Amino acid sequence: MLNIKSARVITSSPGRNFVTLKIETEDGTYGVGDATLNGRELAVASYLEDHIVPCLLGRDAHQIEDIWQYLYKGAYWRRGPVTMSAIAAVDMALWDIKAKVAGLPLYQLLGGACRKGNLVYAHANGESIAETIAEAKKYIAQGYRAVRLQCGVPGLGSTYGVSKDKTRYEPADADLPSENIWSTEKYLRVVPELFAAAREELGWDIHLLHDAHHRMSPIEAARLAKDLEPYRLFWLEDAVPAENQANFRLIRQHSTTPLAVGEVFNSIWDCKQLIEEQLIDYIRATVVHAGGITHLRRIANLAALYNVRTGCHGATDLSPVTMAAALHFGLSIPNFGIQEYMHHTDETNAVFPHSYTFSDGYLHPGEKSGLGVDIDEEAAKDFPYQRAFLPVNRLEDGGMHDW
Ligand SMILES: O=C(O)C(=O)C[C@H](O)[C@H](O)CO
Ligand SMILES: [Mg+2]
Repeated sequence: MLNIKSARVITSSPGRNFVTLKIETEDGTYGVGDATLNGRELAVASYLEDHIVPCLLGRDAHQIEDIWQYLYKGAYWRRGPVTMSAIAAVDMALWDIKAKVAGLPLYQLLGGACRKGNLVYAHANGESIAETIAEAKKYIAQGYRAVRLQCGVPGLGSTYGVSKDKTRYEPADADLPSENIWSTEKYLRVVPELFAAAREELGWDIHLLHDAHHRMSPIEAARLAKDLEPYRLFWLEDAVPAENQANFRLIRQHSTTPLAVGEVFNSIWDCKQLIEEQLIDYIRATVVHAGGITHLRRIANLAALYNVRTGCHGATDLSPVTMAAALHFGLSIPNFGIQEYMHHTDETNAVFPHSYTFSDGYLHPGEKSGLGVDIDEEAAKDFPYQRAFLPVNRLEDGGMHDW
């Protein structure tokens, strides 16, 4: 029995907003968990502080599964990004504690390493096709084996995935949502040109990926997936909004381009049909938004039965705590596919010192016991929370569209 003595929520903004849970046990061991939900951070902070922390005190930190079930079933109101991110933070922190007590890096507790490291993909983007390809070349020169390509759409002022300042891409860019204008017709013209040029210039030894960010209808997505077939993408991500899982059937009927979806999913129920009907190739659900390691393992086990591999979300709005957890998880499962890797800012890295390292296209979680990531609470105090929203999208006629 290892009693939970305290649990605290730390909200900070070192380069961007993060919500972190720190759980301490009676013997002084502590664990950290990420609870960041981009643009809705304070809702999760309140869920934790007001509704979860009081129920944790005095419980046995070793009973990870039981605490997960208690928080999930016990709330009566199940699922949803706020609930599942809060439960995820508890779950991560408890796995961190268990592995620290065992004196092992977490991946050893999860079954040990299945591979030498986690294959990652980087983000290359530019206003033009030429600029995007030039960015991709920089990543390839650094050893990356997989690169996501996003380029500006001629005629649109801004495009998802394309950074304005050419350094970092942070979509939550204002204290009220920015309004972007979107045209699927314009987008559909440029993407096949981007990948045709990329294969010409980058060759075939590099994995190429693309994120459509849930903006197409099923038939538009089917057309794009078909148009992209000659360029052999690693995946086409978030082709359509996925609340209706059957949407993916139409794309599948028309194309062999591999499909990935799931960064906005928060439970196994969001992807059950997609997996069981083999409508996707990669599931992007991640530790923080899908109920922690305990629940993501359930999703990955189901996926393994149907040849679906993982491709965890790893944008910078997921803190280094989530990245560390995802790397331990990915190293230990048989059906790992790829891990998204966007670099955090120096401020973020200073507040969250971590042991994971990049080498030769792979990330490895390191050998420190636990998750191998910490929060420097003193440093975090210099970066108070700043309200920030994700943008919204309108069509050219003013109608609301998916962002
Ligand atoms: O990284 C990706 O694939 C994304 O789509 C990033 C998301 O827009 C971002 O995480 C939203 O908070
Ligand atoms: Mg995405």
